Amino acid sequence: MVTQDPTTDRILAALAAVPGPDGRTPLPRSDALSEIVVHKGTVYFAIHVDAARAAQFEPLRLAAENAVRAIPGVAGVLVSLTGEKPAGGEPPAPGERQPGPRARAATTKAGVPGVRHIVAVASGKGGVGKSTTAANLALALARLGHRVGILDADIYGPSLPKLFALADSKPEVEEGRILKPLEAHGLRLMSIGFLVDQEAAMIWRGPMVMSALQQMLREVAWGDLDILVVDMPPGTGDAQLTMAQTVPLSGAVIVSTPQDLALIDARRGVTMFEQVAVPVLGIVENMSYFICPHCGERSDIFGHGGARAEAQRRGVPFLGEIALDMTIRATSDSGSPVVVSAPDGPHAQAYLAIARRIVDGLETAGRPAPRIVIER
Ligand SMILES: Nc1ncnc2c1ncn2[C@@H]1O[C@H](COP(=O)(O)OP(=O)(O)OP(=O)(O)O)[C@@H](O)[C@H]1O
Repeated sequence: MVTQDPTTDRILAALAAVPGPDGRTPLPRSDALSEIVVHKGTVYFAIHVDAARAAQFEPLRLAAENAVRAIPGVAGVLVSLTGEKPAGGEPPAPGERQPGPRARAATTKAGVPGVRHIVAVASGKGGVGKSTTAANLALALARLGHRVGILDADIYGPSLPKLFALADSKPEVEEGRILKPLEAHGLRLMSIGFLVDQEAAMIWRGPMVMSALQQMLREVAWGDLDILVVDMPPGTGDAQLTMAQTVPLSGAVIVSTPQDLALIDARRGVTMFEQVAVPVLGIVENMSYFICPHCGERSDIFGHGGARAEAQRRGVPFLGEIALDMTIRATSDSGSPVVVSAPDGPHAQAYLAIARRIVDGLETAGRPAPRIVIER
C-alpha cells in the first residue's frame, strides 16, 4: 500500500481546533503559524510566539503536535516555538520605530544553560574551509582541556556527519523532546544532518531554519560546556544576520582564503558581527600556502598574507594560518580530522595555536573594561 503525505488542508483543519497564542483565535487564523512542510509523512512547522514568554506556550506546542499526530498517515510531527515574527508580519504602527539590529539582539538572545561561551565560525563565502576549520578548532580546544561541543548550523549543507564519520548516526531522545548530542573524539555534536533528510531541509525557508537552529541550540542536552563552536552557514545574507542576532554569541571567528575576492567577503563578515555587537575574535587564513609534498618547497599560491593585512586594517586580531595540504582534506574526508589523526604534526600545532588565541580573546572579550585610575 502506498501511503500519501497528508495534505496541508487536512493539517490546517486539524489545527483549527487548537487556539493560537492569544488563547482564542484558531491557530491557522492567528498570524503565528509558519508555512507547513510535509516530507515523507513527517510534518514540520513553527509557531511564532513572544520570545520572552516562550516557556508559557509549551502547552500550545504540544496541543498542535497532538492534533496533527492524530491525522491518519502522519508518521511524525516536529513543531517548534520561535521568537521570530514571519517575514512580512505586521508593519510597525505609525510613529513606531522598528528596533535596530542591536536592540533586537538584546531582546531575543537568552543564554544556553550550562554553556559558558558560544563561538561562531563564519565565512563570507562558501568553500573556504570553514567547516574543516571549525571541526579542527573544536578538537584543538578540547585538547587544551576545555569541554567542547560543536553545532552544525549549516542547515542547507551540513558537514559534521561527514567530518566525524557519523552519517548513519541518529541522536537518542533523552526525555520529552530533549535530544542527546552525539559524541566523537571527546566532543559533543549536533547537526541537522543527524535529524532530517537533506532533501527535507533544502526546502525550508527562513522561519523553519531559525526554529530548527533554536531547537538544536536549546533542546539538546549539551550538559556543561566551556565552549560551543557553531559552524555557521556561509555568507552574510539575512539568514546569517538573523542567526548572529538570535544566538547568544560570545564571539566570532572569520575564516578566509588569501584571495582578494574571499577577503572582500571576509570584510563583510566582520561588519556583520560588528553590526550586531558580537566581538570578532579574529580572522584565520585557510589554504594560506602550499608545501610541495615532493620537494618540500613552499609556494604562496593564492598570495599568502592577505588575511593578516585585512585583520590589521579592520583592527581585529589575526589568529593564524593553515596550509593548503592534502592531509587536511583527506583526514576530514575520512572522518578523523587532522588534529586527532596527526596530533603531533604541524597542522595540529597550527590549529592549537589558533585555539589558544581564541581562548585568550574570549577572556578579554568577557572581561569588564579596565578602570583607569589617574594617580596624582
Ligand atoms: N587547509 C586545507 N587544505 C586542503 N583542503 C582543505 C583545507 N581546508 C578545507 N579543505 C577542503 O576544502 C573543501 C571545502 O572545505 P569545507 O567544507 O570545510 O568548506 P566550507 O567553507 O565549510 O564550505 P561550505 O560552507 O560551502 O560548506 C573540503 O573538501 C575540505 O576538505
